[in-house]
Amino acid sequence: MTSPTPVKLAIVYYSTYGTNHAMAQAAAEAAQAAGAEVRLLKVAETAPQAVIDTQDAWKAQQERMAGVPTASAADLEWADAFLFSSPTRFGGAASQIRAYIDTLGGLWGSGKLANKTFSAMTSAQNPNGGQETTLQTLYVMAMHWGCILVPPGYTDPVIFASGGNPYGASVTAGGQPLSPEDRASIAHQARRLVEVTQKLKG
Ligand SMILES: Cc1cc2nc3c(=O)[nH]c(=O)nc-3n(C[C@H](O)[C@H](O)[C@H](O)COP(=O)(O)O)c2cc1C
Repeated sequence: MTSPTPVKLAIVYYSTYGTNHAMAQAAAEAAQAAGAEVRLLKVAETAPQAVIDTQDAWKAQQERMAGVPTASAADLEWADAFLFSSPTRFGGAASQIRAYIDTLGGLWGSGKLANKTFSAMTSAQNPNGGQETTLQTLYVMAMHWGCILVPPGYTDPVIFASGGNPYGASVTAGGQPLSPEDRASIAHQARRLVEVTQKLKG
């Protein structure tokens, strides 16, 4: 009996201040522990450097992410599963994530995004600051791609302990480290994505 081919997971995120970076890292650790081959990828920054330089916290985060590879279309072609993580911006995903998405028409047109699994995470400053709409718009996009959606739902008690959002991990951001509950819910979502994808791969 041969062991199954590992799930290839692309974790694609944007982060101005570090929350989604930490979320993506926590997801990567859990997915690797579940046996996945993981690419942890930031999307390209689109804000002018002159604007970033006016905010110490933004600039510092940019420096912390300097060694993280930038996501390309080829990364999504490689992957069996996608996990996206974006800050909530006025109730939707950050424009940097949207800019990346807008480069994927060719991949979509050749059917290379279809039948892959998709899950999404977000953070917002307020507990009800638009996390659900951000996640919904990312899932709508994934439906256009023909992906198989793998939200966490209420499949584990950790979801209730971390704010109870069945659409995806939703951190209330304030510059503090991730809480143990948030970490547990992110890990559960990442593991579930790997496990469901593994079942689909056979
Ligand atoms: C332009 C802009 C719009 C934002 N819109 C919202 C919002 O609608 N609701 C909210 O709760 N927080 C909002 N925030 C706060 C971000 O969600 C918060 O900074 C982000 O979740 C932190 O994630 P990061 O550390 O990965 O950048 C906004 C922030 C910016 C800069």
